Amino acid sequence: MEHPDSILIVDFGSQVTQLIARRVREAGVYSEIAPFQSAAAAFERMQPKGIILSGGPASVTTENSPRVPQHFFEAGIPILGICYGQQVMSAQLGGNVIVSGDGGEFGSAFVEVKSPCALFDGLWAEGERHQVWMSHGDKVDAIPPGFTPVAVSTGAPYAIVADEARRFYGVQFHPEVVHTPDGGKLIANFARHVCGLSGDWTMAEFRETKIAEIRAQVGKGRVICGLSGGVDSAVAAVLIHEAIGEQLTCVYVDHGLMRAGESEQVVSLFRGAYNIPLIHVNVEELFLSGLAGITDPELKRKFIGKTFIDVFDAEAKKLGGAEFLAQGTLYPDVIESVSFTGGPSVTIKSHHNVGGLPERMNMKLVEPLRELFKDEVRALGRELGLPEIFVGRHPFPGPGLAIRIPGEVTKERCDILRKADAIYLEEIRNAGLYDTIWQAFAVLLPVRSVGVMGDGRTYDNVLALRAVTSTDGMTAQAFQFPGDFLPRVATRIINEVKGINRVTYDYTSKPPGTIEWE
Ligand SMILES: Nc1ncnc2c1ncn2[C@@H]1O[C@H](COP(=O)(O)OP(=O)(O)OP(=O)(O)O)[C@@H](O)[C@H]1O
Ligand SMILES: O=c1[nH]c(=O)c2[nH+]cn([C@@H]3O[C@H](COP(=O)(O)O)[C@@H](O)[C@H]3O)c2[nH]1
Ligand SMILES: NC(=O)CC[C@H](N)C(=O)O
Ligand SMILES: [Mg+2]
Repeated sequence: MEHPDSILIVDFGSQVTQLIARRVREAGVYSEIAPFQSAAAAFERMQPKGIILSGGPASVTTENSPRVPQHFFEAGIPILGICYGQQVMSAQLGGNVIVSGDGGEFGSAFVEVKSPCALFDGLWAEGERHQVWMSHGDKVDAIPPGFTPVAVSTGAPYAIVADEARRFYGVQFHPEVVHTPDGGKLIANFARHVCGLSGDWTMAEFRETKIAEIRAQVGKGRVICGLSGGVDSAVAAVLIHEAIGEQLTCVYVDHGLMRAGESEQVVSLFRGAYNIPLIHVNVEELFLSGLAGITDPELKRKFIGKTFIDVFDAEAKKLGGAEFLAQGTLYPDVIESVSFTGGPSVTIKSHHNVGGLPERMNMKLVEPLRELFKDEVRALGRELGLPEIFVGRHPFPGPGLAIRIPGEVTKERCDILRKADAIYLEEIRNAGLYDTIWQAFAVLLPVRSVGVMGDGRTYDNVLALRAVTSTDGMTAQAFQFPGDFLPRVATRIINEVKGINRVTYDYTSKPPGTIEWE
């Protein structure tokens, strides 16, 4: 069943298109993203009550740059164009776009409200200045007939434009990012006030929609689900089980790159909580021998991604074949690996479950969480009644300790890191800090340093500790520990873990760093 009250988001390849969808979901409105190439078909199917045009890397001024299907402008429904979306709408409706002579605006800016507008009704008033976030090199220099400028910024005379009669709005800035403090409210105002939608869409409905989709995709087929003990795969498994029951078998892969005691804990926790068949495979030797000699982070990720699939294939065969592989893939895994829509976004790192997958796969993927962000998955997990011990767990990457050992991965180095990591996490739990930190872990550096212990010289490994706060893993800040915490942990690790004689703390935020070191 198509959703009666929906918004169609047309994707022009922005890195943050999914954030638009997220803001619309937060407003309690159902939305779908369609790449501009297939937007017309999505429109036909969805019969949306409003349209949002995303930003994108292209320039409207170049020949063959992406366009909106022209009939969208004759459908009589509200349209909000964001950045590229505003530019392309202006160009198609008789305005003009130029490359900014001054190179554009990037980062924080202020808009000044000139006249009232339904887009910010009840939110912003005339004469006020509001912070927004800009990222553009082009700008609209003539607005189409019917439009008026309702807010300006220093670099963009048409920071917000509106054609109230047709309910078309264009913003040069990005309301979907957190750096536009009122952005979420603007998008909610568009979805509810301008489009007239009720805002009663919930995670409970998301659950129902996904269950129907899973049933339609899988039919009577057999599914195996990679279960890691992390929240994403636990939520995916429980959701899929609700959809197809006994057609599902979970597979936990112990690749020898897990944390201390993790395998036993995950398997017993899951078996204790759910009556879903779970196979525990031990393939440490396969992974460690294959990783021998590999030092490049991308090569490690590709090897791990492919070997995971080999293991899933082998397990599927033992079960008499499976047509589908389910994974708890989330949106950040996707956007960092490749563009969601096949558009021109940049690869940051190949997450093992997306960019690290082999080119040819025997099984088709079932990934019901592919559009969500971590905190939304947690909300869905709570909706599904998952125990808090799964829902609240820090994320742990599929490639595990392999990407926390820059340089070559060996069993000996894994063992050293496992011990240090366990002490760090134990201290974090004892200090009552686990739930305020988004993710914490140790990294074993390929660096040795000189120390003095018991009057003797040591020449041993350096360990870096990392802890970050975040909401969705897309951006992160280093966690500020209380004064005596880090010295205490450093002392314990150096005293208790043979092979480490120096401990450092990583203060890098994301961006410019990433959370993991590789
Ligand atoms: N050891 C493993 N065994 C089986 N499947 C795995 C394993 N590690 C990762 N996966 C698969 O890869 C997917 C992506 O891993 P990822 O770490 O992003 O998610 P997660 O482990 O489910 O949750 P979290 O991000 O909280 O750790 C998982 O959802 C799961 O399907
Ligand atoms: O399952 C995964 N497979 C991967 O290949 C992978 N790489 C990074 N991560 C996790 O993703 C989040 C963002 O990490 P980065 O800032 O390092 O990209 C953090 O939570 C990382 O731990 C991965 N998870
Ligand atoms: N963020 C965007 O949508 C950018 C639009 C266009 N590429 C510009 O630079 O102006
Ligand atoms: Mg994980």
